[in-house]
Amino acid sequence: MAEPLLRVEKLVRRFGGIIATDNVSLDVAAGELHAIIGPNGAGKTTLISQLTGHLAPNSGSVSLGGRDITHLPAYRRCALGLARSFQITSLLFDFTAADNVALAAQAHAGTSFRFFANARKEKGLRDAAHAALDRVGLLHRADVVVSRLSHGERRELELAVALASKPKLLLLDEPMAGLGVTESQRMVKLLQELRKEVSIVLVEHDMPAVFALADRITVLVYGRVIASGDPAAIRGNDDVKRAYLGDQHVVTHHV
Ligand SMILES: Nc1ncnc2c1ncn2[C@@H]1O[C@H](COP(=O)(O)OP(=O)(O)OP(=O)(O)O)[C@@H](O)[C@H]1O
Repeated sequence: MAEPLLRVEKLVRRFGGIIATDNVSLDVAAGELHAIIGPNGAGKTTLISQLTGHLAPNSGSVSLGGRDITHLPAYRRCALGLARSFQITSLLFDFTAADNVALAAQAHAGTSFRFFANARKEKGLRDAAHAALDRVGLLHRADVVVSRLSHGERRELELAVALASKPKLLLLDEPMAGLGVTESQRMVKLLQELRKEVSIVLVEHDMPAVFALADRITVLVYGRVIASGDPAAIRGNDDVKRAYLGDQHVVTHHV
């Protein structure tokens, strides 16, 4: 079998008496969209933070493309092709959409020690920013300052910022959070396009979106993997129904 793009083995992370990640193992194949679901406090964000390198595990390992990255800092993982969609709070509100992406492209190109004013002028960075904005459908808003963008547009901009580092694997932590019905449908369509080019780990509470998008779903409860499989298997899994999905209306109205 081909080497998975991401392999997580027996990962453990404790906070005092709480085991937020309890012996978690999972694989993400190249080209896969792998969703991680679970109730509040199940340990999804803690897991993502250990994948990005923002949080160290107590034990276990993470490898990317066969390389052990467990002890690499976040910036080295980013250089190897791992990107997390930044939260809206990390966007620079007084800068334009294009400036925000150019800054991320500049950081990835390793020129972050130069003045940002150069990123605006440098054709290579501007072109890279425009290409990333185009991929998320925001090119027409390139010159609008972030404070004037809608919430949905800011979410799309976060994706463009993440794409600026040309990732192999994109980690998305609740991209639908706070979006209205129309905006989340747009986000699902956008992710359906992006997944053709980049592997994705998606943490999301919007079950219709998850079931419309995922190739595989891993279910966490109290830090533990209780099930992992394709959407049909997860929908039919009694443990998952009991622990999480319950009688949530799991339909696929996103098409
Ligand atoms: N920095 C921290 N210090 C102490 N406890 C923490 C810390 N971060 C997370 N926890 C605890 O670890 C557990 C998992 O939290 P985590 O935020 O990873 O869950 P989650 O599945 O992402 O939840 P949600 O769906 O609400 O975002 C929770 O019990 C939480 O209170």
